Amino acid sequence: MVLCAVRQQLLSSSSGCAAWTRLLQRQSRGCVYSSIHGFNQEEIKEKLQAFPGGSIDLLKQESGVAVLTINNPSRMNAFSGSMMVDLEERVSQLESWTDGKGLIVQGAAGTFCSGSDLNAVRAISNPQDGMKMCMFMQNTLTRLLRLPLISVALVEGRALGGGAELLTACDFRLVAPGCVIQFVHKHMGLVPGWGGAARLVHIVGSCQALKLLSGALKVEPELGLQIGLADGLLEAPQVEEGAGSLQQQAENWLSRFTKGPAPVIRAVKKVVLSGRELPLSEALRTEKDVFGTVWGGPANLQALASRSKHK
Ligand SMILES: CCCC(=O)SCCNC(=O)CCNC(=O)[C@H](O)C(C)(C)COP(=O)(O)OP(=O)(O)OC[C@H]1O[C@@H](n2cnc3c(N)ncnc32)[C@H](O)[C@@H]1OP(=O)(O)O
Repeated sequence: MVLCAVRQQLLSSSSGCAAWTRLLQRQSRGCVYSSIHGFNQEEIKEKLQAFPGGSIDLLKQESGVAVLTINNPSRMNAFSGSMMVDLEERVSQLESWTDGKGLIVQGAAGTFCSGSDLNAVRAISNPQDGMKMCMFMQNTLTRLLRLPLISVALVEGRALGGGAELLTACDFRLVAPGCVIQFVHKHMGLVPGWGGAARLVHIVGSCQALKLLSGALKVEPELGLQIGLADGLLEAPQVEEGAGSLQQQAENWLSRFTKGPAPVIRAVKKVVLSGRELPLSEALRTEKDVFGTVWGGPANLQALASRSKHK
């Protein structure tokens, strides 16, 4: 059933019929947990809204690259309950952004994210509420990773606990000088619960993941690059905004992967996603279906007409 939902999500944005697309998107929402797992999204949203503070800001740019900003600087961009709800809503907006190609996830004011807001954590420390928050965040971060956009986390300052988990829900990670990624969960008497452990194993392998989690190791840029948690090192920014800023450097880095027509870039992400998540025969069938959406399409016909050479 879960695999079915993944496949439907992969295909949904290429369907010509808007109603069918909406239906598929609705089905795929919360594809890890739904009512059959005792998960009631509206109930948990209401509970989370009782812990306000900060925001998750989304800027969709004409270039097809959106910027998602974790914004709660007075708490080092910790996730309040209302920010968890905000994030789910921003992911929904990105799911229906059919012109999108890329996404940058960053923190406000020079740091990435210090994890869950510890005030909210203390208030919902009973197991039932903890489970609900965990399922809610797993659903949201799974949907974030499955967006048909090429996503990159721009990691500056600290990425702790849930903040470290968040950056594993992007396709790539770019690190700024001096940043620290740390799965501090062990020090909190916890393990990751937002899907960060499962994704970390996929990114760095089980040996390195075990070291990072059991040692609560501080990952600085050099170690991040060495173990494959980081995909690139940014230069110290000359200015806060504009040319030379970290965001501009991240956009430049991403541009080589998002260059080209949106349907082709989105199709690339879909076939990689299906290869990553589905059993081989299912992934092959999905690849065939996605191939069918670009074969004979405008970009394909234009390339054939221009008799392009790949020197
Ligand atoms: C499944 C999810 C698991 C989780 O995410 S559990 C949460 C894991 N995160 C943490 O434990 C982070 C705890 N915070 C820290 O270690 C330090 O604050 C940190 C981030 C290294 C920054 O240290 P400093 O630069 O010295 O700054 P500071 O401590 O004075 O912090 C500035 C203000 O931010 C607040 N803050 C930082 N992280 C927070 C958090 N996660 N929840 C709630 N508030 C948080 C901190 O309390 C301080 O506030 P205030 O100025 O004292 O009012």
